[in-house]
Amino acid sequence: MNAIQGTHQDDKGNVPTQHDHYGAFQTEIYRRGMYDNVVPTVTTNPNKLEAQAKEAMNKRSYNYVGGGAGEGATMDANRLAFRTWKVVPRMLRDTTHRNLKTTILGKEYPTPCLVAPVGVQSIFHEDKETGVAEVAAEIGVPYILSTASSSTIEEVAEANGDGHRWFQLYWPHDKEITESMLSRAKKSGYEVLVVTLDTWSLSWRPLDLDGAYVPFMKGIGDAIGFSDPVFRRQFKDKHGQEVEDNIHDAALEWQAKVFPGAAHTWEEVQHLKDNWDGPIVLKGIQHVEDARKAAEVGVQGIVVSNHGGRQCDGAVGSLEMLPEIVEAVGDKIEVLFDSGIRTGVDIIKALSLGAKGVLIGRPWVYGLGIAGKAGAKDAFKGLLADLDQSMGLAGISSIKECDKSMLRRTFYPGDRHSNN
Ligand SMILES: Cc1cc2nc3c(=O)[nH]c(=O)nc-3n(C[C@H](O)[C@H](O)[C@H](O)COP(=O)(O)O)c2cc1C
Ligand SMILES: O=C(O)C(=O)c1ccccc1
Repeated sequence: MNAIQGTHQDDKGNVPTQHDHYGAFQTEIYRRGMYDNVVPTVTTNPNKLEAQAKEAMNKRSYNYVGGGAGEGATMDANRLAFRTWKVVPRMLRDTTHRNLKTTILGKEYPTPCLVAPVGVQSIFHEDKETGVAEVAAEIGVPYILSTASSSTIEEVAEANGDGHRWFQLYWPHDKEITESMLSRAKKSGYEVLVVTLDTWSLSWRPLDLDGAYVPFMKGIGDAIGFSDPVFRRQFKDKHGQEVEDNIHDAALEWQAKVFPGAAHTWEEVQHLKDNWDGPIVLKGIQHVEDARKAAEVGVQGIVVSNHGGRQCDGAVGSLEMLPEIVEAVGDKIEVLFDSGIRTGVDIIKALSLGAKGVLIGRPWVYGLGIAGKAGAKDAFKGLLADLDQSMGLAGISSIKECDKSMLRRTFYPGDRHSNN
């Protein structure tokens, strides 16, 4: 037995690293230290990851990922909401082998975690979306591709291979373009359509504004548009030029398609249902009535999310809204969650409050900025190892056991970020 994590190992200290044993990453780190004198490239400390990324990345790219809307009130609220829930650990239970397997929308996945859709990954590292989609498949987590990507739908599908992939739609008002993206995604093996509702227009983001920088205005993160046959045809009809001959106008026009500055309405969801053969998940739900409406219009799931505090500043912490949304619609549609997850215990908390799965955002983006796809992989593996270990120490051996009886709500004056 291995004292570090209560798992079996051979006489050289090797432990299995397959998808049913995420905690092995912890032993791997100590072994590399012991035998090779190597310490992790990406810090394992959730409170230091952001600072390490800030140091490693160029200023504009860091500001883009690290920043949020307005004064950052919602980014803070996301973290504080996690701090108010605490785990009450159970003892003398056999938790030696933990099973992280989870069923989401009828499919079994090795863990409850997914790679959140994150745009313009080439500004963080040249490994970009294709690199992250490749390592997501290696770790066994579904990759959600953003519409605002620096790799195409088809390139990411190829890099992701046998992995699971979902497609996140920034929803144009142009139906022909919408249909074109959906049909490309379907053809390339994307299983679930995630429709982001909270970003039809970009929020007031002081860090980006003060640097006067948004990547996609320069044509970065427009790969899906620039490779879209319908967009290319429309552009040529209008300008008599190919997209490549006039990147400036092409970027502005694609941006106007996907961030139209005018929201859609509930009635329009029907168009997506008519053109997508598979589950649809609405991302960005915070109000219980919107969750009910989502169930009513017949989509299969929602992501309770405030976009990581990047859109409506002053909005409530995302975890705060999760319990009542689960109570209202949890038996009708699949409720997923994101915004503010930084540790394994955060994942346990979200699952215990009723989420079926969680999307992981900034942590692996920081890893990507620090050390490319290997860094993204290590940041994600670290989170999964922490989840695996924390489950065992809390006294549960499977994801199914996460429920509200594991948690106690407490408010201490010291409920704030630690400097660990
Ligand atoms: C740099 C960055 C880019 C993002 N791009 C997208 C996007 O293209 N589409 C989308 O639906 N969400 C996007 N998001 C939001 C994430 O999917 C997710 O909701 C958020 O990161 C969760 O918050 P957290 O990172 O604080 O955990 C982005 C987030 C970040 C940090
Ligand atoms: O920055 C974001 O949060 C986001 O969703 C986005 C917006 C535009 C382009 C790429 C990502």
